[in-house]
Amino acid sequence: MKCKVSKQCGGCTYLNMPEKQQAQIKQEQVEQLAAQYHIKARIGDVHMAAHPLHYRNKVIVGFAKQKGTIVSGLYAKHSHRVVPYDQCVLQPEIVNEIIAAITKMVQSMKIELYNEKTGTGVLRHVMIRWAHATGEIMVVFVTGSSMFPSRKNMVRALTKQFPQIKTILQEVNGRNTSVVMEREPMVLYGNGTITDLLCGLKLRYSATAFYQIHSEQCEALYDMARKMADLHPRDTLLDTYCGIGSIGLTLASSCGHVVGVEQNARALKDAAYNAQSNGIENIEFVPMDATAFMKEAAKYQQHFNVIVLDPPRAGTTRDFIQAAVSLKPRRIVYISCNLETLMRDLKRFKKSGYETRKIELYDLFPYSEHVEGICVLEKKYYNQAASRKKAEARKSFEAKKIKERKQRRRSK
Ligand SMILES: C[S@@+](CC[C@H](N)C(=O)[O-])C[C@H]1O[C@@H](n2cnc3c(N)ncnc32)[C@H](O)[C@@H]1O
Repeated sequence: MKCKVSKQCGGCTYLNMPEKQQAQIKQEQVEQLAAQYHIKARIGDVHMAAHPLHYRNKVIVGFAKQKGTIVSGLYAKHSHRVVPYDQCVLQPEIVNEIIAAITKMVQSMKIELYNEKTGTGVLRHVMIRWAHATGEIMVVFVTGSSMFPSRKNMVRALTKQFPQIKTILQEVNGRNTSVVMEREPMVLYGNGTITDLLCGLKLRYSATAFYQIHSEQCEALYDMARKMADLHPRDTLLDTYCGIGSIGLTLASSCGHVVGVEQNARALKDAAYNAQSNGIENIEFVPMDATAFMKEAAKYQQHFNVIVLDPPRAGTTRDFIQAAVSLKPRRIVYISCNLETLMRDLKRFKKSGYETRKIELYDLFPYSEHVEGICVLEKKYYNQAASRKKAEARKSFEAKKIKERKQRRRSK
């Protein structure tokens, strides 16, 4: 595959490598990490993507003036140098088209670019999110101050040219930081959210809410989460670092009750909306730091049969692990996009009595060096056969009860 700037931009380190070889390298790296942290679990083959190109559903570009012309592109690795490009094979075609159109409009509307050194100017970045199944698109302009001349013209021109754009927002970020979005942006057009279809659910999300980057692969990952959680109808599931609630909402039909915990209030608002719009009633959400919640839960010995955690790249905390273990869940399912912190945490879980049984890898980031891991942990020496027998006995007992109730109703 050809890309003139792949070496400078660093977004697709493995661009010229066959997919099987990419998978092999990723798997070997995870195996090495596991050995380094003394994690002896079985590591499955990397689940490769059926569609490894044009998958990135979120893209952030910067702008620069080069030889008098406005250009846009990703930043070179570890720098704020914009590497301009026309087409990126990892981005959906429509996203490439919108970025090109915005870049032209910035030039023709004479929108000043933000200068990081002086803190003057207007436009810093543009973020585009694309809902894979519905085609809905969100555009966020990140500006140095609330002043955004030509804002109305930009919104009008963009929505006229691209009816797929359902919402446009402006985030004001005048701080000296590499974090693109810290606060909740203001809505310029639409309702500030877009909606996708995932695992048979309609999921709405806002600009700052997390959403997995490769939607098709995300469905496969959640399917594995369901298998690994192995929920029983009366179980209570704790979904920590839950974002817009996607994992808990997907698994809610397999258990009795779900509690989701998340610190981004805006994402939780989406989670509550998603529960309601999908008619899911056995789920509640708690706006809290995950560790603080776990400590409270441990203090009051709240009971959760299965705990899911899907923390950001930094992984979770020692306190989270200690509290989670003290609740004695039957299973813990850990999802992570950073295998280094995952292994570190698995080692800590192991020391606290929970062993990793199995690790599965999903290529959510084809042509990059990243891979997503999902694993299941159980109490050391936990007798799986005995537990399965117990679960089967309980299921048949429940089925017998339902049958008896039906018979009683019929005979009345
Ligand atoms: C990798 S995302 C996973 C989101 C969700 N599970 C999903 O699959 O879409 C991590 C989430 O953890 C949230 N988060 C980060 N730090 C947190 C903390 N200390 N307590 C609770 N949530 C946190 C982020 O806002 C983000 O939504």
